[in-house]
Amino acid sequence: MKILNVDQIRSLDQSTIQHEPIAPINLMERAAHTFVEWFVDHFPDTIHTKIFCGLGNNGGDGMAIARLLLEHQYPIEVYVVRYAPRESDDFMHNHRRLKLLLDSIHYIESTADIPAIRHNEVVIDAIFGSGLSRPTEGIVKDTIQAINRAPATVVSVDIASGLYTDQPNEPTDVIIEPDYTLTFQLPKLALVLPKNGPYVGNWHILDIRLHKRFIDQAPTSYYFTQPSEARLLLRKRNRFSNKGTFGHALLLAGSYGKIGAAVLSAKACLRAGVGLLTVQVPQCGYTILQTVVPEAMCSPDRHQNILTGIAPSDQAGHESLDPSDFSAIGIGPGIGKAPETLAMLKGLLPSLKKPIVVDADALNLLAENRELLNHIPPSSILTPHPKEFERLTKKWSNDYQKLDLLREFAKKNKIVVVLKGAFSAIATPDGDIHFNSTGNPGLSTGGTGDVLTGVLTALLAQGYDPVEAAVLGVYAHGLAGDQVASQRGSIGMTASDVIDALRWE
Ligand SMILES: NC(=O)C1=CN([C@@H]2O[C@H](COP(=O)(O)OP(=O)(O)OC[C@H]3O[C@@H](n4cnc5c(N)ncnc54)[C@H](OP(=O)(O)O)[C@@H]3O)[C@@H](O)[C@H]2O)[C@H](O)CC1
Ligand SMILES: [K+]
Repeated sequence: MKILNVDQIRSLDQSTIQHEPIAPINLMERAAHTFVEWFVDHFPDTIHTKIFCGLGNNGGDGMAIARLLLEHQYPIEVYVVRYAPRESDDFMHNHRRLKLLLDSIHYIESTADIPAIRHNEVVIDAIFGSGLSRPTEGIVKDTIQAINRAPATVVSVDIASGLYTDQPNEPTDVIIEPDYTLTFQLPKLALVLPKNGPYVGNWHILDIRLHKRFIDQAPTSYYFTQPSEARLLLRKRNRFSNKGTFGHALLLAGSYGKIGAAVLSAKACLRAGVGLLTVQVPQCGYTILQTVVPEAMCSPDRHQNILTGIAPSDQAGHESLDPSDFSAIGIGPGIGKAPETLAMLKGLLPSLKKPIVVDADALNLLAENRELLNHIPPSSILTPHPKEFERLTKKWSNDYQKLDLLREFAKKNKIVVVLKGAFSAIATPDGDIHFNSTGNPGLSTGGTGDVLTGVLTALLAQGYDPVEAAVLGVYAHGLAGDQVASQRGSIGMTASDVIDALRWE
């Protein structure tokens, strides 16, 4: 699903009005209806609801919502924040209609007009939507602060009032802090950025049937992965397949005290459908791996405690591993940053031809030896969390700058970068960014990154295109986390739970 910018959303509105065709006021009515449908599903019709409206079309939505909630017999109060002398046409229209039904509409011109808001009430925030053009000030700011101080549940229409749709806010900006945001038709960039968490709450998309062809043709570099899109990426399996069909992956993982990382990656790799798996671990991990992941072959490093090279020691009596024998390689979980491990990376990278997965300490080694980035095979997948990404690039001052850095880094190095976090951002070598839609805070626990590395390595090994592997793998990993959260809650979720919950259907 595309994420469009404010100008495109405005044009989309116009295009819908022209091509459907539909009168603007009816489009507003449709938006209000979809909002109310959601609202009725979530709040009983006994709940006291205060609707705060601005004077533009977001306020117009609020007026229409108020009328529809009245029809559903909700006890409502409507407050218009009079911050300017002008109102939009559609606001005025809905204002007139509401006045015919409601004895009194309240107007907020000074702080004395701001009502007390109780905990067992719901506030609908329809002050500003995508038309926000400057920071909130004066009576709007006072009203927003009062709403934020109140213990009520807050639902924002389209976007929280005061939050820009696609540009950074200043830290001093006063913005509604909603529990829910119900946004129309398409996700907005502001809704997926970590710093905006307090100004977004749980957000949902309301389909108001805007002009589909316009959306299909609109250029964008931002996407939000919908369940149906992820499912389409999943390849069907041929009944006449054998384990060779699904590739042979190699994982280079683990060091003394961190063999668990190798185990988690290996198990996840198998659960993500790889045909064959070899794991190279330091010798201290050999027995562990052979015991707890019997499905994997284990190649012991010549070193007892760290990884030093892809060929195992002759004394161990194993054949040398040839990187070109593997359909995909994943490097990094738990490997540490020993000089010998760095030397292994330096020796290995230039010899690789196929895309690999690079995670954890392998990323930190890259950050400390940036010339190695030149040897990462094109279309490889790097999976940094924000701190690792900062080490690879530089500090950013806001989430929008971070996205620019991410895009540039992926393009310059011709790689796929999965920036992990809520709504993980996947940057492609072409400069697109796909935001993931699954996952929850329970995934912020040790080992889930190792699981992701295993999953991505398995998908590469099965021949998935690297961008598709990243989008699908990150989606499935988050979905597994959501599955665990729905069964046993997100607190106490472990990486092993996530592996068990991986599903490919
Ligand atoms: N696109 C859709 O899918 C639909 C959207 N709808 C709703 O419409 C709003 C957008 O409405 P719009 O009238 O464009 O903008 P707002 O209601 O957000 O803002 C109204 C005007 O307020 C002025 N403004 C902006 N920032 C401030 C501020 N900080 N202080 C005071 N005034 C401000 C601004 O006018 P200026 O000329 O002064 O810049 C705004 O125009 C969208 O979010 C949806 O809720 C439709 O109802 C359905 C389809
Ligand atoms: K709003």
